[in-house]
This record gives sequence, C-alpha cells and structure tokens, in this order.
Amino acid sequence: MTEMIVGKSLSKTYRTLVDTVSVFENLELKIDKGSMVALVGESGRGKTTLLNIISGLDRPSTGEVWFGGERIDTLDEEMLSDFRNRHVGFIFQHHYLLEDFTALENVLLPLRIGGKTIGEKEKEKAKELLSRVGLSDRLRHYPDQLSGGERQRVAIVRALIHDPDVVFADEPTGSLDRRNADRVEAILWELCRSMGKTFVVATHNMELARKCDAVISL
Ligand SMILES: Nc1ncnc2c1ncn2[C@@H]1O[C@H](COP(=O)(O)OP(=O)(O)OP(=O)(O)O)[C@@H](O)[C@H]1O
Repeated sequence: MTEMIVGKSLSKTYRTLVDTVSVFENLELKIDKGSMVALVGESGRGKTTLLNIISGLDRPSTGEVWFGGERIDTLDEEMLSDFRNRHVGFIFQHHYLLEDFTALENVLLPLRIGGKTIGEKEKEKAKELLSRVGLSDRLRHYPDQLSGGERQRVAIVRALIHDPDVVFADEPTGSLDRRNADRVEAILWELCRSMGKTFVVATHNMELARKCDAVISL
C-alpha cells in the first residue's frame, strides 16, 4: 500500500513562561493511502497535538512530516496554508460554521477560499453531498436554524467538498449526545470510505477506533 503520511522521529515540546511540557518524543508513524486510522489515548496525551502536526496546522519541535511524498514541516506559512487548502479537510469538535451563511454557502466556502469560481457544477456537487448526509431540505437554513447533529453534518460536507486527500477529525462528535454522535459518526465513516479518503480521527470512542484499519495509541 502507498504511504500517505509519514512521521519521522517526531517530538513536540511546549514552552510556557513557567515550564516546559514534552508531549511526545521520537514518535514514528505511517498512514497508508485510503486507510481509516484512529488516534487514541487518555486526555492530555497529545492526540490533538499530533493531529495538528501531521495535518500541517502545527509543526513538530523536531522530526519530519511527509505528506504524499512531500515534506511539509519545512514549508513556510503561505505554502503550508496553500497545502492545507488543496490536500486536507478538517472536522473539529465545534462546527465553526459561519453564522451569516446558509448551509449551502458554508459548504462552498473552501472552494471560494481556494480561488474557485462557484458555478452550477460546484453547487450541484455541494447539494449532492448535503443530500447524502440527509440535509437536502436544509440547504438554505442558517447554522442557528439547524440542530447540533445537522450542523456537524454540514461541517463534514464542508471538509469534503474540495476533494481532499486526507480528512482529519478531532473528536468530531464530542459535543453531541450519544445517539446523535453515533449517527454522525456513521455518516462520516460511510462518506470517507465510499469516497476512498484517507481518514484520521482523534477519538475517545473505542467502538469507533475498533472499526478503523489501524489505531495509533498515545
Ligand atoms: N499551547 C500549549 N502550550 C502549552 N501546553 C500545551 C499547549 N497545547 C497543549 N498543551 C499540553 O500538551 C498536552 C497534550 O495536549 P493535547 O490537547 O494534544 O491532548 P489530547 O490528547 O488531545 O487531550 P484531550 O483528549 O483532552 O483533548 C497537554 O498536557 C496540554 O496541557
């Protein structure tokens, strides 16, 4: 299998005014293209930190991050931002939808940010994905007119609209009640698998982790 992400000898240290926190040292990881991977570990063990490093949101203190054969931890901010816009989709615990934009407009934002002209083709793709997550009758609703689970489903579609190579999810259903969380996780799972995406999820949910092809334990 082709490797999508390789982390070599990764270490991360946070320095604050009062002390230094070493989150992990000399961590090695490989994530295969098209695989579903869970990042697990007790609270504070560094799941978010590692996710941010391998997705190009943050940099390691030492070590190397390779993404699709390209080293990314040495890119400057502008190149890194461009890299994320092209190759990566994010889903966080909070939806981060823009309140003044409808569900459809929120979904189209990554394309606008990537400099694409939004035409019928793009709108159709957004509508099709929104209907796949059960939101075809919520296109013109604003975030505050949607339920928590619906908002997170919009965020899922927004993470996929620009056809990223890898979808990163950090506790994607952590703010939802169990029933909603299960539903949204299943939808996220199905979509990523059917679209052949590499999927990396930081989670406390061991049931979700068990469904993954690989588990990285911190
Ligand atoms: N900006 C920062 N400055 C200093 N320490 C930090 C910073 N960010 C995170 N840390 C510390 O690094 C460690 C790892 O944090 P991280 O958020 O990656 O853990 P986590 O495994 O995702 O936790 P949780 O499951 O609770 O979300 C924690 O001990 C945290 O206090």
